[in-house]
Amino acid sequence: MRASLLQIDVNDDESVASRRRRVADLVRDRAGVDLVVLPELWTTGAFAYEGFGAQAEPLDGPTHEAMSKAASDAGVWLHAGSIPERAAGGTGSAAEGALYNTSLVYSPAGELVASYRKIHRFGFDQGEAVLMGAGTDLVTVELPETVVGLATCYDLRFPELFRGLVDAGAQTFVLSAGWPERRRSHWTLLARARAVENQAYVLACGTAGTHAGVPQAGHSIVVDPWGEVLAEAGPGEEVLTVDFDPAKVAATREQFPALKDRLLGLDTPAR
Ligand SMILES: O=C(O)CCC(=O)C(=O)O
Repeated sequence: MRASLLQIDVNDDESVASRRRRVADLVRDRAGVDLVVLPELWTTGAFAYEGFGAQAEPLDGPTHEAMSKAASDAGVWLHAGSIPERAAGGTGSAAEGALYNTSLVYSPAGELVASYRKIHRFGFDQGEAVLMGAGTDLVTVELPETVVGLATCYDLRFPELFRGLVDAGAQTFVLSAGWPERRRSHWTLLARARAVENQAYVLACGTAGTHAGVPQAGHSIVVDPWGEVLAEAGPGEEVLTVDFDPAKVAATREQFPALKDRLLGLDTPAR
């Protein structure tokens, strides 16, 4: 399977509309790969809190339009990163107008097949943590070759979320992020830890550049189920393309069956 992680430079000088057009073209350029992954809140910037309300959009808003078309033009599965979602009334438990940090996944036909509202909001009672609502549902998506579990940025610090995704069948974690440079060592360490402890692939796509005064880590990373780094980006905007073998998840779980030795919190055995 071939995946491309688009590590987008998100800075304050480019308008959201211009970035949206630019990113759609970058997705279209990836025709031929199986899966394209974008970062967290690449329209506004993950730390541009003032923009969340102004740029928030419904699930059928302008980013959906652009990403649905880009996915079908390229004929790829597209994890379109996340948007500041303004909930329509009656969507699950959401109050009308509530904001969420919501990831979108498209099929090669451009159909929105899954959305995931970030569960762990970042900010310690400030920023995202007060502006956005918390998601409640784990989300997996069945691709032809692997079952993908979705997570967003700060979620990476919460191993129980990933274990829950494994119990739901996940073999590959796709995480979009806007991770700050200041804590880059945590990013790499935690991505490898989530891969090793769950014997799963981790595809983690962050942003480059500086927005709202916060330099971004870049260094998007792909880790295999044994914890080996298959590919890692540098600090700037970059397309990180990697080939990986989804069958290695089952093989690793078979050869080193640590997941079968779980004693706590086990509902269903991992695949
Ligand atoms: O956990 C971290 O260090 C970064 C998290 C973050 O920036 C986010 O979730 O937006």
